[in-house]
Amino acid sequence: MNVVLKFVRFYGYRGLRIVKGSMQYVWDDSGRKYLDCHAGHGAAFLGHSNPAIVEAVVRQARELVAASSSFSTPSLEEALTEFSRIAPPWAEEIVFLNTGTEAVEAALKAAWLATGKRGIVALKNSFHGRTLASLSVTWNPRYRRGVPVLDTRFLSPSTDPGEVEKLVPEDTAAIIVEPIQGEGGLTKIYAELAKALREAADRVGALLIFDEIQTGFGRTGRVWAHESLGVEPDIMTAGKSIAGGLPASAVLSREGVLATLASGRHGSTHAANPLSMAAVAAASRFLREEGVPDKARAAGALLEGLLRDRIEGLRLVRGVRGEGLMLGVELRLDPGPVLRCLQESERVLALRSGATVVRLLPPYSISREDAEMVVYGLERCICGGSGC
Ligand SMILES: Cc1ncc(COP(=O)(O)O)c(C=O)c1O
Repeated sequence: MNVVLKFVRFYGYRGLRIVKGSMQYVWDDSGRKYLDCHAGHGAAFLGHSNPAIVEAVVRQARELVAASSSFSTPSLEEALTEFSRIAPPWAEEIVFLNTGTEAVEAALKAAWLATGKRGIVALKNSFHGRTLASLSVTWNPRYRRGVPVLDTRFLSPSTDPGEVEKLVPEDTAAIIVEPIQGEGGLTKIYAELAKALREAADRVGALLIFDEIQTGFGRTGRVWAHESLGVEPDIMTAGKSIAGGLPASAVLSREGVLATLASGRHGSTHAANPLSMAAVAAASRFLREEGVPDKARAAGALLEGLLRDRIEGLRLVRGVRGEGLMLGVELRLDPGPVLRCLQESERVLALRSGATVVRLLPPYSISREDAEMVVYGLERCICGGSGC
């Protein structure tokens, strides 16, 4: 007799069975259509079942699905060519992995090996993943409880840049930050703090890591969000949408950093597998040829403008934050009921960030009507019975 296995959900169940997706929309099993500003935690930024990605993946699936990166494959070569065209100018090395947390693990390991030091510095409210090293630099005590994480020094995102020098110890191997804190309330790191962290890293010989897993790949209106900071890191992580929704992540570094992971110092069975690499190649080409960052910037400006006009002034709203199509509405109440109302009454899927923020991570392709649907829906859901 078969056992009945109970699926353990990592995330709270949203009570919806999604059966189909097309660009910014998904459909449930009774045919109801939703505007998807959750987008699989942001993985579908290029749209659900984007035809350019689907075609590349189907073609690849017919040719070759599994091969270790001990071997060359055309899809790995193509992924390298296409990703090089959108990579930041300071990057010289790359590894591919499967998930965001794996990319952060590899980035930290490379920093330890390249510097010979142990210490790590991160920011309060950070989120970098939930495996051991990445959890160690994730701030939320609720995620860390009961797990023997590594020692991390957490600095406030509002630290005075003049204080940073004192707060970064000599034994620091890595300083890791998100350009905009995706899970921690959409707080943007300010340029002076980024510069001070860069200087502190240089002073003690640590490596600066920008985690662009959520901010990267066009979402903020630039290919990489850190372009707006005027500061270059030594290592960058990318993930979520870089394979158009399939699992793939990447770490990029200056010369000699990721090289420490070669020849058995790191590994992952599915890393750089042909199917994901075909998807990375197609997604990177699509991003560049379709001008996705520019489109995200324009759509983001429209959505943000509407949020500022209609939502920001509401009594129950503290403010609107974010950049491009990574936007948040900070409420004076728990976002849970608002998210439920959006899903059930307005057919808009969104997600939370931190304790009080409704986060919107829509695909780049959202239209003016979509933006209006989000904003009018939010207005009704926030005001609800209580009035605004
Ligand atoms: C900035 C950042 N880093 C790391 C991660 C972890 O990525 P994954 O869930 O793919 O492991 C996330 C996921 O939300 C993220 O936003």
